[in-house]
Amino acid sequence: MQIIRVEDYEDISKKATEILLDRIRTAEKLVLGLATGSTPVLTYQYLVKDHQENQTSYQHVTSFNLDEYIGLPVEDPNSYHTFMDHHLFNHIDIPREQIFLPNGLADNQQQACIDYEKQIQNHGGIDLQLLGIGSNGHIGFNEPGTPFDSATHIVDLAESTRKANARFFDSIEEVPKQAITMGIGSILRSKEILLLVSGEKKSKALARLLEKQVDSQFPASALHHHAHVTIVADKAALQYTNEKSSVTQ
Ligand SMILES: O=P(O)(O)OC[C@H]1O[C@](O)(CO)[C@@H](O)[C@@H]1O
Repeated sequence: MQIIRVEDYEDISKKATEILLDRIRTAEKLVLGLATGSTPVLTYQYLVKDHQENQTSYQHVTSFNLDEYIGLPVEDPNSYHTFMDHHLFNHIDIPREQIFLPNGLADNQQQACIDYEKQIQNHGGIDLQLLGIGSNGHIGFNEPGTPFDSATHIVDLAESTRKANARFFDSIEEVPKQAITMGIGSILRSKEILLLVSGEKKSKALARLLEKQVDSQFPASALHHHAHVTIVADKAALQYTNEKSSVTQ
């Protein structure tokens, strides 16, 4: 696990953009795993800016998002479909048919999970997975207790997650109670993982992750089973961490 320590959120986003652009520009074909939440928003803005200024192309990129709420129409302002269109897809040249998000509106949700997993595999798996982390250690919507070998599945959202995400909705009652998410096993099958961690509110989760105790009650600790994980974190997020030796400045 490589840890890149930077000053603040802006620097996290610049570093993440640099890593993503390196892969996007050098690969002939690339499968990206993408995340929602607040953390990657500025990274997406920088990717859009780069596309406008340097015409970096996404014609050869396929993307799979980590998760989607169950029951929200695709066009709902809080659906992750809308989030991704708004922050990234509407502003770059990725072909629409190469964009995949879990289907939170399927009649047969179990089948939708199986289909999503198959689609990822049919595209040769994810080359680079972008991740954020929840305060309780969730990755994607994989809440504490999720088996590390889980594939795409339906999840009952933890109250703490619903509360944290209520900031995007008018009230907590409007936050869906379920979501469809890539599993921890799906995430671990990615060839490379890039985890972005910013701010004081993630500092305890990051400190716990860096204790290196693998525990299914702390989903992000599964990342210790992966050989190629890069964490980009700012000073505020790293405040409880004494791992100066493994930190790249
Ligand atoms: O970046 P944020 O908004 O702190 O969210 C962290 C994580 O929480 C989720 O948004 C789910 O609640 C993940 O998709 C994300 O990686």
